[in-house]
Amino acid sequence: MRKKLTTTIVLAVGIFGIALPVLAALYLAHRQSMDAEIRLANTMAGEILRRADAAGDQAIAAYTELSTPEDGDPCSDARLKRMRDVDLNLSYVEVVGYVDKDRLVCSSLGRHGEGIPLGPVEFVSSRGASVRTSVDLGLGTGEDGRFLILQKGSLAAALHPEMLIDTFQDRKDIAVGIFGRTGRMRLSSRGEFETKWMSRLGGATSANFFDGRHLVTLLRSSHYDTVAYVAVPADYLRSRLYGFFSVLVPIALVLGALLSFGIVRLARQRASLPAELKAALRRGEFEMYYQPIVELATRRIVGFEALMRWPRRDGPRLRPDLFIPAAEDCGLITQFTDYMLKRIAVDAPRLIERRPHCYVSVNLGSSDLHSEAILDQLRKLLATRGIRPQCIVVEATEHSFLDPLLARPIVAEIRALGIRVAIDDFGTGFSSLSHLTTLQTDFLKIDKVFVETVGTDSATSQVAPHIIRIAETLGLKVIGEGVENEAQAAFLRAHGVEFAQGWLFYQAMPIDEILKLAERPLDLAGATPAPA
Ligand SMILES: Nc1nc2c(ncn2[C@@H]2O[C@H](COP(=O)(O)O[C@H]3[C@@H](O)[C@H](n4cnc5c(=O)[nH]c(N)nc54)O[C@@H]3COP(=O)(O)O)[C@@H](O)[C@H]2O)c(=O)[nH]1
Repeated sequence: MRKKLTTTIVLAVGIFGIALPVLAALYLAHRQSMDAEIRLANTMAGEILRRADAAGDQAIAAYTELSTPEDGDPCSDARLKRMRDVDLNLSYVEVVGYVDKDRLVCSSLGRHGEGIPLGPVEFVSSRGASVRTSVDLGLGTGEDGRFLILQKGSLAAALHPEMLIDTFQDRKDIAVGIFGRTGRMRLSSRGEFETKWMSRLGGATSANFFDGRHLVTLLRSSHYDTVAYVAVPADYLRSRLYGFFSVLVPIALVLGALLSFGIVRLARQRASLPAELKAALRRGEFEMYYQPIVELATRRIVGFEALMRWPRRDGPRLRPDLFIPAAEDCGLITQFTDYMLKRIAVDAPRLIERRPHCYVSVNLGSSDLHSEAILDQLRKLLATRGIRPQCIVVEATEHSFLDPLLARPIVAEIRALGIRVAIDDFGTGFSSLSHLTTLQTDFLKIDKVFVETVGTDSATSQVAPHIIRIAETLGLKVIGEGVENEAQAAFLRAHGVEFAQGWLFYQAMPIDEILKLAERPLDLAGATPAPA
């Protein structure tokens, strides 16, 4: 059943591990291709608008230049010459001329006899220009010889409509154009156009939307009542999307596979950890290290904390704060404690022989302190030659929840044996004020997270002094953990903390090294630098 569940979880992780990155890649590819096409469409619309605005400016310049006739005849030689000069100077204006009764009577091209019929005005722009969008002047130029005529008073400027849009020739399948908002008429266009696009802008200056077949961009002129549009066919989007897909999806597949492999491996490792721990216990792979605890005032060693290490045969080292909780979770902690106490029974007499006034502190987890079995184990330890009760301190550590009511009689019995008890990692995990009041203990260890911030601006920098005051009130001796520098040591000392432990003084060492250290004369012990 468990195997089936594990297989299902592994499968689900594998599928999700691959599906998620692929879905993310699809989304990213879609976003990227959309963004790229919108950028292209905006660039094109901007260029069309720039040309249309320039054409409008030139028409206005032509009206201004020609608004005062030299003499009474609007088609005199002097005036025709002036029309030609104006025409020559304006790149977008093809012809300028004089209009009478909807006929172009004369222009920069000369006199036109009866006049060229321009047809009716289609609409009047917001700036008062009468607009005709497609007039055949019979000149054989322009698109099909047709011109866009902007007339103000009796003056007309004729523009080649395609000059406004003959850009991006390599993208002919992208529909482009410009329309007047007032008349809702196209002034110039290339490719497909749908009238409904005109209403999509509303009051905005630009809009981008997908109409099912095109990605459409609309851009309004800030000078004239005109709007440029660009409609990119959906095929463009699709091919760009495939381009992004072909790059992103393989990357996502590789990442997904690596991720799934990592997760599955981790899950397998975790699943096999209990078995590994059991096997390592059987093989006696775990080693005990000892970290000295010093009196802050003299830096003399007063005790040694026993800390377990696992130099794994196969695989990387695992820290005790990972394998001890795992042992607690899978019900192996009693065996670990038993293993640790057996090692202490061997190591402690050798240490105490060299330092008779020192103690060895041992870590006990919540489940140890919930069961009377620990009392027999400790009695056995005390029966060892060379170990007196005052040589042992029990540190109540809480990787899992410690029930004060269950632990209270056990802790009381431990103390009745003459063994002192410390509350470890106070202020973190499950340890709380109620433990201090419910459990009768001797020491309180301030966790390193609070020691490392003392004297800094950190929010937790004020916690250590409070903990020290609580301990004082309850008559407990305080041990500062994780002291790494002189400033932290000085701070703790100034606040009345008697004992400390940390890399400033010593790191945890294997038994042979700690024995050598313990052999040194007492007054030199504190001066020994911490081993690397
Ligand atoms: N039930 C048992 N719990 C055990 C046993 N052995 C260890 N443990 C618990 O694991 C926790 C992690 O221990 P460890 O990785 O050994 O870390 C200890 C020190 O190495 C570390 N330390 C000491 N000085 C410093 C320092 O200056 N800076 C710094 N960053 N770390 C430092 O602190 C740990 C000692 O912590 P504590 O026990 O809280 O005094 C550890 O918390 C043990 O509870 C075991 O056999 N049984």
